[in-house]
Amino acid sequence: MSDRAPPAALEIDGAGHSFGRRRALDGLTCSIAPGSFTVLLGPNGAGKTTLFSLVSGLLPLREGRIAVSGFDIRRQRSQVLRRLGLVFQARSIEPDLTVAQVLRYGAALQGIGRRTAGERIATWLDRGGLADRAGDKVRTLSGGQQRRVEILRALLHDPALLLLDEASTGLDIDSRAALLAEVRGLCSAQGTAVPTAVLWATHLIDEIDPVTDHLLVLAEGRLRAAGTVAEVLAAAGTDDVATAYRRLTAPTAKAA
Ligand SMILES: Nc1ncnc2c1ncn2[C@@H]1O[C@H](COP(=O)(O)OP(=O)(O)OP(=O)(O)O)[C@@H](O)[C@H]1O
Repeated sequence: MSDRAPPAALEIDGAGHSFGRRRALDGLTCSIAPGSFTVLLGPNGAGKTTLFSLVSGLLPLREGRIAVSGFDIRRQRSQVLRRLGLVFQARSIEPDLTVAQVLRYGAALQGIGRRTAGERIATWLDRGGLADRAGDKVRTLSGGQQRRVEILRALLHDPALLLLDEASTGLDIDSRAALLAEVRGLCSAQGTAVPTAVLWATHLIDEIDPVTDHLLVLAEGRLRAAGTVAEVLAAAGTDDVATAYRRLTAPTAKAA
């Protein structure tokens, strides 16, 4: 039994969702390995946020199956939530709290005891380069630093899967690159039994690391390609990421 492969961090089988007559996600099947960094790439309206809302339970899953670390999101909701870290597009931290307060409340909501929380917060603040800002109010931080606080909060309970929806929105080009490098580094530095897999939703192709990342290319609610960057380029018949993105996300006749 012990040599059995660990379950996927995220397993999606035929997931779909409609808002009234609008089909937002259609027959999505894919899987994300533990500890991997996967870029969910797709233009506006592709269905990225809808997918995150289904995985996190903000929208009810009525079509298909989704499992996080082997736990079914419909039947094993609490096990799933314990293994999920979430950072949504809109800022979600109270500007008048201090960084330490934000993290302490986050830990409490995850049911982490005070002592363990204190240790983890100190470790993560250090890793996130924010140890000297612990006592500062969130409103005094830059946009990029506020985003890092949200990400650290989402990592406090060592989730198996961290979902980040357009986390770099509003950041300048250098801050975006720094944030991405940090998220990649923070997760690989964990040393936990189950390494955190990251699903990073974006419409920006320059956020892809062509060597290490996996890609899910989504358009009009459908998965258009999946795999390593090399595999996706091969599927698109080009060696240029921008060309591949344009080809793979081109509107179908129906939508054009
Ligand atoms: N609450 C809603 N009610 C109706 N339609 C919705 C709702 N939320 C999303 N949609 C539609 O579902 C489709 C997918 O939207 P979604 O927000 O998932 O895309 P996205 O890839 O996250 O886009 P963006 O990059 O612009 O955030 C779009 O056509 C959108 O208009």
